[in-house]
Amino acid sequence: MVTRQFPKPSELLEVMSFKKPEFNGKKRRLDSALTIYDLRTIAKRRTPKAAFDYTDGAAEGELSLSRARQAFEDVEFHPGVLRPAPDVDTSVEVLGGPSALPFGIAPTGFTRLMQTEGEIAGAGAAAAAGIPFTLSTLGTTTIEDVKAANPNGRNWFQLYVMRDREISYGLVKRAAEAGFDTLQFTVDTPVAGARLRDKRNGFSIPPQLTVGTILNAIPRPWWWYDFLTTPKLEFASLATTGGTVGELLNSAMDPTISYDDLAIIRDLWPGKIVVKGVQNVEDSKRLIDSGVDGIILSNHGGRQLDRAPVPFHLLPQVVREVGSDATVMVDTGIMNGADIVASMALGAKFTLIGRAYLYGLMAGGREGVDRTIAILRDEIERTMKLLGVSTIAELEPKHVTQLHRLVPLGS
Ligand SMILES: Cc1cc2nc3c(=O)[nH]c(=O)nc-3n(C[C@H](O)[C@H](O)[C@H](O)COP(=O)(O)O)c2cc1C
Repeated sequence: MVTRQFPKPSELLEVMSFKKPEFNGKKRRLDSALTIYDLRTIAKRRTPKAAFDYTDGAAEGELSLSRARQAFEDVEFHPGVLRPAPDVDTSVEVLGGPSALPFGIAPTGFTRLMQTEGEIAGAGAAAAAGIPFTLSTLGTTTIEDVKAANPNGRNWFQLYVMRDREISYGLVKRAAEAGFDTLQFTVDTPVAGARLRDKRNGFSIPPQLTVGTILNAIPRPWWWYDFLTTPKLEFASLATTGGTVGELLNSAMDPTISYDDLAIIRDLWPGKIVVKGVQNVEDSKRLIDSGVDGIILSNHGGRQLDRAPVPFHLLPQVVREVGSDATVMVDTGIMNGADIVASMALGAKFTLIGRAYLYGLMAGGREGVDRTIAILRDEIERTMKLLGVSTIAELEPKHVTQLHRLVPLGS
């Protein structure tokens, strides 16, 4: 039998300690996000459908992206016990310089569309966190303005080699002059992937007003206020001809780029050069043998070839074949710091985040990107402590099993 008593006022008072209310709406909103998926939910609520879908979407049936995310969820970690790791050091050296965390910000095109602060928010947040920021050829902020937002930190430039080679070479020179230390040469975009959401939404650059967009704008006045009261949304380094991003990519990109272009860029670029969008062992070996400083295993966040290999699945085999000294990096599908820990354990030297950064940006501009980085940092530190490792270098393949759902027939 439970014996009951009359509640004592002193005990009642103890449980009635109310939290101080947070009057800053943005801070309240961002603090409520505990995961990158929470930031995505906020982003979706605050951003017009066409802009959100441009960011969130991938190519065709979006299978490359969902498989890449699934592959990270299918990780099994193997912790060691009674190995105290009260403090963890998350810093790494990559491509000749430091990063306070084992990830950097991936290049994304048309970033001020997501939220007006765009690349400035990304570069500023990267500077504050001590991680590299990558500016896209299709960026909406100039090379020089990114440098001003991250004057002492590491800036990387992503290059598309375009039909008009001189435009690409001009950008390479400007990025070098501005002190960017690494060039990412993207090679997975001979033509644009079929981004069906953009087609269905009638999304074009520059954005056009239709009855649909106006109706969709009603619950999202802040985005439209920003859009209408800040400098015109346009590519900082490319002339805009109109059309969807896919149409624009197809008119600007050259489907014939080859190793010859890599050699020319290598000669023009004084810093480190990495090839982004590598998707098999053979290419990885050839590129590392040809003397590039690193490769990024990536399928462009699933935005190019659908049903492409999952970059995280390729990682162990590629590292085995090219050697553990080569700088092999990975992106696509990272939504949790534990995904980054798993990648580092399987031999990646670094990782990149695309949408995770953009969801933060859409959820709250610069502070939203800070929140993205804080969430990932927390997850990385906690996962390392739970695994019983104190430094990134201590992470090893033995800490991770990749469970496979989709296994090739006959294996
Ligand atoms: C909205 C958006 C725009 C992108 N633009 C570019 C780009 O201009 N150049 C490029 O090399 N990759 C681009 N990417 C690919 C990213 O650099 C990165 O490979 C990808 O986002 C990683 O996957 P994740 O979004 O799952 O992290 C873009 C990705 C997104 C989501």
